[in-house]
Amino acid sequence: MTTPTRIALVGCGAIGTSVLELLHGDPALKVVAVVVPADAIASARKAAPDAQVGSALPAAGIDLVVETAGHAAIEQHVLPALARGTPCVVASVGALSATGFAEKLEAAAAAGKTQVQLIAGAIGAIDALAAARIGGLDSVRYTGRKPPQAWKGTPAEQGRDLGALARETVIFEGSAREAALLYPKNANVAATVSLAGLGLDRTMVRLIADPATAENVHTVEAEGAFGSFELTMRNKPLAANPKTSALTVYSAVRALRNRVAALAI
Ligand SMILES: NC(=O)C1=CN([C@@H]2O[C@H](COP(=O)(O)OP(=O)(O)OC[C@H]3O[C@@H](n4cnc5c(N)ncnc54)[C@H](O)[C@@H]3O)[C@@H](O)[C@H]2O)C=CC1
Ligand SMILES: O=C([O-])CC(=O)C(=O)O
Repeated sequence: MTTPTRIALVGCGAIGTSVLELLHGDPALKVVAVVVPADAIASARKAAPDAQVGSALPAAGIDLVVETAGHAAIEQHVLPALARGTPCVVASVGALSATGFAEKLEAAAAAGKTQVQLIAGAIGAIDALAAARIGGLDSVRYTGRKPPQAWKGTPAEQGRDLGALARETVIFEGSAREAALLYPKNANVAATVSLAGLGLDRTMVRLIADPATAENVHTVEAEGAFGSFELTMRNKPLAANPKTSALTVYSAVRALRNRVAALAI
């Protein structure tokens, strides 16, 4: 029998808990450690009774770190893990929108002679977009549309009552960099699309609160030497967090399975 890849899961909320459920019993992928802030340790122990749960990554015995926690966790846990030589899979791609942070992440991975993998998360066609970039892209536009409640606790609340919106309302228009910085829990996709395509400053983003939708709807329109495409995803949000699409969980699990599969797709 082959020994399983020993995973440390950073973050154990809506995504992390679902990832744990999907990996349960997997002979090739075993979550041996869970890292959360001190006030979340008790609930993480319930979700991962067989794992070592704490506020810091174990010093040894980890083959792969998977981040499903939020932007701050990249600085706190992913950067040091990479520098130590542990490969990392990252969901909070929007963290790379902070000036110089992508370079910092790359430098840590290079120093550790390892790799950081950014998952596609809630969006598709990242393969097509990244391939199209090689031929040259002219424009990439991303629109994120979510129900008003998904924008609670964000700058979208300033000057408006989200609960009282009668019609769709554009809450942000600007670059992917600004979107990802202003909406760290809602615009990771904007950062992912831009990193695969035209970059954080040239990718145009619109974010919309729409009382007529119950889904997280992501649209990408890209044009370039390859031709053009329009993609619309109508994602179901996770019950545990309306900001987050269920597809993000499946994308993380796919990335993990691909790391150990004999045939990866
Ligand atoms: N790439 C993508 O398409 C998407 C990415 N995301 C990212 O995933 C993150 C997690 O999403 P959810 O699970 O829905 O959020 P959540 O709020 O349900 O869970 C977050 C978890 O991380 C823990 N946490 C917070 N700060 C931490 C830190 N510094 N170190 C370790 N653990 C920490 C919390 O205690 C909690 O267990 C989001 O903040 C967002 O950055 C979310 C949706 C889509
Ligand atoms: O899960 C989603 O639909 C997208 C999301 O929150 C993000 O881009 O951060």
